[in-house]
Amino acid sequence: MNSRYEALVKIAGPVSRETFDRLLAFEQKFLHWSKSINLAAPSTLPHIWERHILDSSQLVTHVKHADSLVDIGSGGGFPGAILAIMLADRTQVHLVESNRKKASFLNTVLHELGTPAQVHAKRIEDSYDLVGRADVVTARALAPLKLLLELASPWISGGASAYFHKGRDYQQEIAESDTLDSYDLLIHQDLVTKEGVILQLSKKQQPAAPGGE
Ligand SMILES: C[S@@+](CC[C@H](N)C(=O)[O-])C[C@H]1O[C@@H](n2cnc3c(N)ncnc32)[C@H](O)[C@@H]1O
Repeated sequence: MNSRYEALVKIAGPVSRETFDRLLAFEQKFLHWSKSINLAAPSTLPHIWERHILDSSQLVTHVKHADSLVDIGSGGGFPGAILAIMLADRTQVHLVESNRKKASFLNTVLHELGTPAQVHAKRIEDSYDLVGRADVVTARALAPLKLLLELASPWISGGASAYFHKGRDYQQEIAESDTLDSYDLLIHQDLVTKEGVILQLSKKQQPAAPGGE
């Protein structure tokens, strides 16, 4: 075992050798495909493990009990493909990505790794019926919080908890989200960047009507 493995376990909890090997293989395939398609900002390519894979893996401790998870605007697979690899034997993972080349990368590479995720090469707005209900919805670097809540609304209204990676300006995004009153919000420190946060949101329960069952 090496320092990468130790860092992963520290962030995400117990990880099997097979899962670790799959994450290393994903990194290699990501770098290979990045020569021909734009999967991530070029400046981040030398730091994929920390900036993208480790950063995605920190959600595992929050979502490991979910039966179903949808990652929207998955891009090159963060956090969705990493969660699909790490939760392969317990969670049905859907990835929604409208860019056909990126969706093709995700589909091909996850298939090669034997990871049973469903990739939808669709706009999020056109994927609600395809995906169906989910226990968890995730998104990273997709949109400001106000728009994210609109995009994820069908899943959150159906009972999903949302986990959104946000940068250091998250408080401004919270202030600009005028529908936040109807959500319960928890703020977790981002264990990898230390500057950002993970916002956990779920729909507030309506109080039972007086005299109701
Ligand atoms: C900035 S990238 C972030 C990708 C990834 N989540 C990450 O953190 O590296 C945003 C991705 O969302 C996709 N996207 C944006 N709007 C979308 C929409 N309405 N439906 C589906 N995908 C969308 C884009 O094609 C792009 O790949």
